[in-house]
Amino acid sequence: MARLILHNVCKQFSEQRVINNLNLSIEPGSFVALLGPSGCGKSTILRMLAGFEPVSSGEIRHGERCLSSEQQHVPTEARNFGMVFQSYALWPHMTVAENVGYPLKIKKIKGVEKEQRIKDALSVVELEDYANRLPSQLSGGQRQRVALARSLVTEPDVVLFDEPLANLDRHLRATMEATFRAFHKRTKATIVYVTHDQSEAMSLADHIAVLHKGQLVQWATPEELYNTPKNTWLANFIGRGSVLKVAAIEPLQYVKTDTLHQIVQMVNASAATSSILIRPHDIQFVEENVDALSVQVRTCIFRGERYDVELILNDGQALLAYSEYPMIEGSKHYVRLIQAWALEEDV
Ligand SMILES: Nc1ncnc2c1ncn2[C@@H]1O[C@H](COP(=O)(O)OP(=O)(O)OP(=O)(O)O)[C@@H](O)[C@H]1O
Repeated sequence: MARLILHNVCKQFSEQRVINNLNLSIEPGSFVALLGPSGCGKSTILRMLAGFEPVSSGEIRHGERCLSSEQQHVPTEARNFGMVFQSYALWPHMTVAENVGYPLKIKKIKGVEKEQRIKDALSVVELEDYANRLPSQLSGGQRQRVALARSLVTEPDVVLFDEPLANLDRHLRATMEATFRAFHKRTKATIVYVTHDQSEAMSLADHIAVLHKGQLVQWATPEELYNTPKNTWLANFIGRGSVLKVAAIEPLQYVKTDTLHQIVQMVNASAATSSILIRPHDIQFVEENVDALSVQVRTCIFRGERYDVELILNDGQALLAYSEYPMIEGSKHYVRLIQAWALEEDV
């Protein structure tokens, strides 16, 4: 199995540059998510990997093999990549088995081998008993599983997913996430998965590329992204928490309680040149004491397992905290901040 490499990849549509100098090195067998808001360029990257779009400059390599550059373009059918789209793209007049076997027909794989591969692929997605049904006789989740089975029947090294859960309801999405996890474990294929849903990316991928306006903002594990986001845009995009303006502080470091309280309290408009991220679970409610920060409750919302409490600091900035108990709006309290992460400013 080979590494998938994007080296200085740029993509331009007439005057508009939509991907800017993208560099990624994707380990064989890893599950990678391309995550970002609508229009950031995720699908364009996937389409270039699939071979539907040439690169404008730079290079895409699979191991030693150049798939795409200004001089060269290996067509889609010669890449042996599996693909799963949001719309399933099944043939309505073909049975499940015929749909799954379609890529084998193109590759001229016939007879017993064809039958065995279809059977194996259907067994991975637990649809062996549905082989003779038509797509119209299946639920949305089952159709997506047929599309999954079809993507792996040719035993590809790489499978590309373009928002495959976008058309499914919330309950089915959770079930399908489990199917994708099992699929990845069983096939050991490299997966590149496009989504704008951060919780989907965080729960499935072992590495995430976060994109914003065609630019790679951070390439990291889900834990790294959550704990140490690079800049204020990313901190607002990933997970829940509060980005506070504070006095100047060196970015990309943790700030612990004593220093943290100092810089939060020192704020005045001219000194506030840096930003920090405080996650709700790093805020503790405490008894009044000289080291604590005083806050006022602005809102308190019941969320089932806890309450979301919006607190206001003395300088008027808002802080999201969690509480096991309801808190009265307008009431005054004291908090201890355990830690914060210092952010780079957006460019
Ligand atoms: N064929 C094309 N011609 C011109 N512009 C295009 C073309 N395809 C995409 N774009 C532009 O490239 C940018 C990135 O589009 P892309 O579809 O890759 O974004 P995305 O992150 O996948 O968005 P979404 O989540 O909404 O699907 C957008 O500004 C889009 O308008």
